[in-house]
Amino acid sequence: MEIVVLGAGSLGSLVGGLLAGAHDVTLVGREPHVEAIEADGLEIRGEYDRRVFLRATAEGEGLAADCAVVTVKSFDTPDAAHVLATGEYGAVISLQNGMGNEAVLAGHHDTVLAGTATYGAVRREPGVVDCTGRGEVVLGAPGGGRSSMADRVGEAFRSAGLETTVAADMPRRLWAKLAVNAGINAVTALARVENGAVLEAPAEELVRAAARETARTARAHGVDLSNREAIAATERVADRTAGNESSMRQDVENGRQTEIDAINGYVVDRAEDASVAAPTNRLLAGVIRTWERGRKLR
Ligand SMILES: NC(=O)c1ccc[n+]([C@@H]2O[C@H](COP(=O)([O-])OP(=O)(O)OC[C@H]3O[C@@H](n4cnc5c(N)ncnc54)[C@H](O)[C@@H]3O)[C@@H](O)[C@H]2O)c1
Ligand SMILES: CC(C)(CO)[C@@H](O)C(=O)[O-]
Repeated sequence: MEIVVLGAGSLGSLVGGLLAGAHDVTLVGREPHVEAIEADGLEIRGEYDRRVFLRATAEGEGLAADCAVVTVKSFDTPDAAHVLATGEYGAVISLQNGMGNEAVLAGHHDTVLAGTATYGAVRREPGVVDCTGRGEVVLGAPGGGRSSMADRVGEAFRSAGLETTVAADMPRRLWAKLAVNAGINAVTALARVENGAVLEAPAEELVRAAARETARTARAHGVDLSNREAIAATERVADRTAGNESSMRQDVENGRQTEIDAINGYVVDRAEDASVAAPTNRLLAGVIRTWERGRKLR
């Protein structure tokens, strides 16, 4: 399969590098990363130890492929959608965190798939990505149900050795992942703690409240996610990634824009639409946004 990965940062480089084992992959990213990959290939470290030779470019316009995999941060999705609209793709799939990405992409593309990824990736230096944890990709039709394109893309991912599930209940899975991120990310970013700290008092209570509000909001929008499932998923991920720094903590520590609008901010907006209370998500979003506005972001 021909695959374009738009957003060759941490996750995009890892996923694209692994997909290149079985497919014709082009990474679209920024200099100097793409130049290093063009010159010496992509080095994958950590859980994998391999050097992969694949195309990399900083010019994403006008490309064509069976599938485009979107791995930019959620605040860059509108720009990514415009870039992809200049090319030809059989399907566009988001593997991003946060919510709303598929809706933005669907404004420009007929066939959009939703996805979640629990692989851990950190781009260490130009041409080098570290896999900090093997995980899973789950993908499917954004509105739920079966999709022959999702089956095709899922098979392509699997044939490259990525652990992949094709799911018919993506709305539920996306909201469950949202609860995990709404619970863990802002609290660990604000308190500068590793993910495991949210399993203990006093963070535990905050994190459970954020996950519970997310589940309540999901149900108000017709998605069957219980409070118990949302809290259990959040605690399971915090336990499994106990020693990790969440992406939002890394963003805050590096003075970078966060994905708060697509995570706690999204919960607040959708809760408001449905007249559901989401005070913990509102507080967490408010404090992170205050930090973003008060800093000169990179
Ligand atoms: N890193 C992880 O382990 C991980 C795991 C699961 C999910 N995610 C999610 O995946 C998404 C990406 O995360 P990341 O950590 O890889 O971020 P990142 O910042 O490392 O990578 C995104 C890259 O996309 C590039 N980019 C943005 N717009 C572009 C454009 N128009 N053309 C070319 N390049 C462009 C950026 O310069 C950046 O290098 C986020 O939504 C994140 O939450 C990340
Ligand atoms: C699951 C998660 C919170 C683990 O660190 C990750 O999605 C992140 O850091 O955003």
